Amino acid sequence: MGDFYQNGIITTLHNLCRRPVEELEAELMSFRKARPMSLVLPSLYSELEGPALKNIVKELAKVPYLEQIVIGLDRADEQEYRHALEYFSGLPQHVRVLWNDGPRLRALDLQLREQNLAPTEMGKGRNVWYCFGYVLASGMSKSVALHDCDILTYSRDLVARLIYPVANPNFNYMFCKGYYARVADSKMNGRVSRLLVTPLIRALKKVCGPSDFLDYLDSYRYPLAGEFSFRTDVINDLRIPSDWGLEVGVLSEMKRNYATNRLCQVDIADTYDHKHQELSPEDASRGLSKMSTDISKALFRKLATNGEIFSNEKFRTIKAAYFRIALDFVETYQSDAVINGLNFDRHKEEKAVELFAQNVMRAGAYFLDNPMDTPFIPSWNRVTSAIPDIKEQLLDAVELDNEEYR
Ligand SMILES: O=C(O)[C@H](O)COP(=O)(O)O
Repeated sequence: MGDFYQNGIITTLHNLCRRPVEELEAELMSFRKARPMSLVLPSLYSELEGPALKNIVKELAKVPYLEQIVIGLDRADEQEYRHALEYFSGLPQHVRVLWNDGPRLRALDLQLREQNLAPTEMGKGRNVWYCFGYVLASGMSKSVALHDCDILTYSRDLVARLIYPVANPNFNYMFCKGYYARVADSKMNGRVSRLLVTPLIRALKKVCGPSDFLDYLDSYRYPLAGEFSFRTDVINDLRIPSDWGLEVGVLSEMKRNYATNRLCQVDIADTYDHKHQELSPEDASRGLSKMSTDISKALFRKLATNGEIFSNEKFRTIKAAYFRIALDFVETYQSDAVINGLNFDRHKEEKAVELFAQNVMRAGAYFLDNPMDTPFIPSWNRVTSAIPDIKEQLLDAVELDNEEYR
């Protein structure tokens, strides 16, 4: 059941009494008129072949209150896009699949690229950005939820709890982040969140001094959760990074754009498991190694915009502080694992910390060497100002794709 602790910065909505999903859904049905709801699912074609998405679709087929489901499909050829349309066709909601690699959306991407407005990296950030553009263009919803397609422990409670805080017309929240305990197969997962993000935030507070931004970030129970929801207006002014800095980037944008009493987090699942990426100690361009580097860079960039001045020496100090704090956390997690009867591989945990420490330095060096590198995708406000009919073009392209290949 957990506790009802509030951190005093953003609101935490706990799961205090395991309300039946039907009750939540009945309420959500009554919110539909005031705040129609959409769900965005960034997906890789390969996920259509795995067990997680099959179950997600089965669960979503029972969800009565969603107006629209927008699926961003990456890495699919024509045959695979056709299959995707078929795959999602059983859903009762208004469903649109964005074929990001298809000729129409590629042509649109080229048009944006000519004006330096296109996402520069392939990946989830880009996929999500196009889906958000589509949600704006379709004008069908006032609140939106987003979650990954690799959740193995999915039930429809997750989406109900996730969207509720931004769908209830009596609530004033603009943004809501999901949280949960990533425990599966008798062990604690969430390696980057536990072993990099939290200790690095604490190290930055120690080295760079008090910071509202770092306190704010630290107040999220699972800052890397891929599940969040927001009011549709939020999209217009959102600048998101196209790399693994996406989650941290979205949290930073929310702090910049809204007062913290408009932001919240919600407990969305008792347990959570998903597809695990490899640590990839040998290849920094992959897996959790890349993720940890991108996230560290995103944090440094953000602190720099707040006036922090970085140098090689400072990064060395940050790394040292991070390393010590992270090792203390390993000890803490071990105790938590033991009292809960979970397995805990201390050697593996410390190996991850050693790799992340290296990547903190790597990210620091990169930051100093590349002052002009900003992996941000422009906000839809800016894109619309450069190409006023871009949203109509996106809407038409998606509509035609969905008709032609069905
Ligand atoms: O949230 C995280 O820390 C990363 O996505 C890695 O998660 P995992 O350890 O559960 O694979």
